Amino acid sequence: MPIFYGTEVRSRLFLGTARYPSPAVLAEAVRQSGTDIVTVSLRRETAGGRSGGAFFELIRELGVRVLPNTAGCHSVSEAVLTAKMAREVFSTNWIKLEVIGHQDTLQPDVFGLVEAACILAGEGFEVFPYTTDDLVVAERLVEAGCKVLMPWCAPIGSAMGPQNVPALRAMRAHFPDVPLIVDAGIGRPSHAATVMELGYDAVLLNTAVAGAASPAAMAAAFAKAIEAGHAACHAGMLEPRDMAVPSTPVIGKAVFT
Ligand SMILES: CC(=O)[C@@H](O)[C@H](O)COP(=O)(O)O
Repeated sequence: MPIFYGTEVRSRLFLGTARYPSPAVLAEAVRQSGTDIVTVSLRRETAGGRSGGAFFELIRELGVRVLPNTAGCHSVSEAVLTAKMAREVFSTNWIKLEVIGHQDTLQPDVFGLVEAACILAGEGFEVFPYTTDDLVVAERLVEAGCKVLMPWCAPIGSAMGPQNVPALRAMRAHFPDVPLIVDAGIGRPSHAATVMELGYDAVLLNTAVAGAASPAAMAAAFAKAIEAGHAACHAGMLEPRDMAVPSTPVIGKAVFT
């Protein structure tokens, strides 16, 4: 199973906790997903409007590890301050670092991201940076101390699925030893299977489950797709080809009398 900052996890699915219709629905989705890591924002409104202590208590009851995030932060100082508060609240050095740079696309501000990652890594945080699929930015994040990378595959909440498969493939090839988690833009289990088939270590998603008609059933479907994609990646997939190849070879000709 994958190891992130020295911690081995049982599931390759990381689940977001925002936008669920109720705390009960969130709890059932977490259970059905089999995840052992949920990401939690200190700043966003949470399931069914439940907030503060009650929400955090629910998360604790689920027995999953919390990956706090800096969702909604638009500057380095805001992200760093939020990370420090999250460390106090959740007693963890883990932080999913988001520094949003564009209001419409929620595209990461990659310059601010590298700066904030540098500051936080220097203060002992174990940073999971939400980034684009840009290799140069990824290099800078690794130089800043990030031992995990979280490229998007499409804008947050868009459900568009992988928009640039060659870029995701290049990132996997360029960082063979860095755990890679696709974060954001996954809409369907087949999208998650696709990125796992590329050799990614895990997937983080929120909207596709929280916004489904049945979040618990969708969480279970994602869990299966992610495992299937991972298994396929290591089972030796065929390369597509232009010409037909008979799947039933024949020897000679049948004799009809
Ligand atoms: C939950 C989280 O931390 C975000 O990065 C984001 O919400 C995930 O993206 P999707 O909602 O598109 O799955």
